Amino acid sequence: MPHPIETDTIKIAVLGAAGGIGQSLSLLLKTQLTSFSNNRHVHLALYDVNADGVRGVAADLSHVDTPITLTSHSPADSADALRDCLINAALVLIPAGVPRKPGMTREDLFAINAKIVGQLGGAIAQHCDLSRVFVLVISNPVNSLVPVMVETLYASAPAASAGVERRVFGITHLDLVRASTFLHEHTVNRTEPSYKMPYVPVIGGHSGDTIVPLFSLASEQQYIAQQQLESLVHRVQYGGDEIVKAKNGQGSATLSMAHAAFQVVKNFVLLLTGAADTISGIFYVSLLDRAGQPACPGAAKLLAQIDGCTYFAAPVTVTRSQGVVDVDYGILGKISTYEREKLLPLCLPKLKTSIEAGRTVGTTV
Ligand SMILES: NC(=O)C1=CN([C@@H]2O[C@H](COP(=O)(O)OP(=O)(O)OC[C@H]3O[C@@H](n4cnc5c(N)ncnc54)[C@H](O)[C@@H]3O)[C@@H](O)[C@H]2O)C=CC1
Ligand SMILES: O=C([O-])CC(=O)C(=O)O
Repeated sequence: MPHPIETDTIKIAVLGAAGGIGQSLSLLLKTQLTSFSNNRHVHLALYDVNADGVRGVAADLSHVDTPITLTSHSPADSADALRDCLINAALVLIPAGVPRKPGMTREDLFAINAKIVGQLGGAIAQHCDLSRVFVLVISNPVNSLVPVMVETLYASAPAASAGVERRVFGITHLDLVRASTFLHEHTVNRTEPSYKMPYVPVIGGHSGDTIVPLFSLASEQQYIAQQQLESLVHRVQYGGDEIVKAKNGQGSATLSMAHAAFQVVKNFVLLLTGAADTISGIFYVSLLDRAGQPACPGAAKLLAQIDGCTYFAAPVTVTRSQGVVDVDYGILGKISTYEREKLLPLCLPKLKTSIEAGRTVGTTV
């Protein structure tokens, strides 16, 4: 049964809610989101192809004492499950898909996860208001699946998808969380009560060399020898592998990812409730619109500095009505010579290949 959604309800759809990320993220949303919802009612619509899994998660979370309501949706329970989950959603979170096993790269997940994300994109085009919804893609490889999502929305809703690229976000925030954590671990005075966790921007993409941590722009500056800096950068770029190895076949990051996604979602909720007029953050977004023109004011200047990579994780400003309204192209003017001359040249060609793979699949959906 679809939940009766009040007009002032903020409905959040979680696609892949029975998975490792989906469960932990849904728990955070159910327990924590009331503090960010500005007295608006929040409804969580949980969807998964694992029917027992998602029914169980929804039943379990329904005993948690917060006013946030939940529904469970699975194709085994209803032919209209995806429609019922997506209809009237303001925010769609996508951790659906297969995670890595040891020895695999994120790119090895492309064939299977592109099918899943393409299918979900087709349903979003059909059931969501594309001028209103925000779509947050967590599934890997993010570098290719965001282009798959954008192209699928264009292809599935030719009349309604103008500007939709400004409402689709690849979630790379875990890279910033890792960079902050690893820099903190490296800091001598980190046990001082007044010590603040550093903010470290991370740009580019979300896989190996495409991840470009900018320790030169960290909020808490300290001397780091070049060799230590390079090992910090490497640890952020390959942090995902640490977890895949530790889990030894039982999947990849779920708890830290749920934490990272929650940080992002709570900002979007502030935007949706009107508590914030704009939000900013680093997201992997399209820099071109459907006609191949710069998608927002700073996009042309950013494209000129990144060898024409048409998707890039960069600091963006987002409004509720228009999605991405600006991208901070100036960030590349502030980075260190090492970041500009060593890290970016390794990122850009790999990112371009992944974008092209995603765009090609997305246009054939
Ligand atoms: N963006 C990022 O920083 C990160 C991304 N990930 C990615 O997130 C994805 C999910 O990871 P986990 O939650 O650990 O995997 P998981 O296997 O625990 O959960 C995935 C869930 O998706 C469901 N699913 C599969 N096909 C579906 C479909 N067509 N519709 C709806 N649900 C479907 C599965 O039944 C399962 O419950 C993976 O691709 C992983 O690589 C993981 C960590 C970080
Ligand atoms: O490494 C993986 O496959 C999962 C992921 O994206 C991450 O932990 O950053």
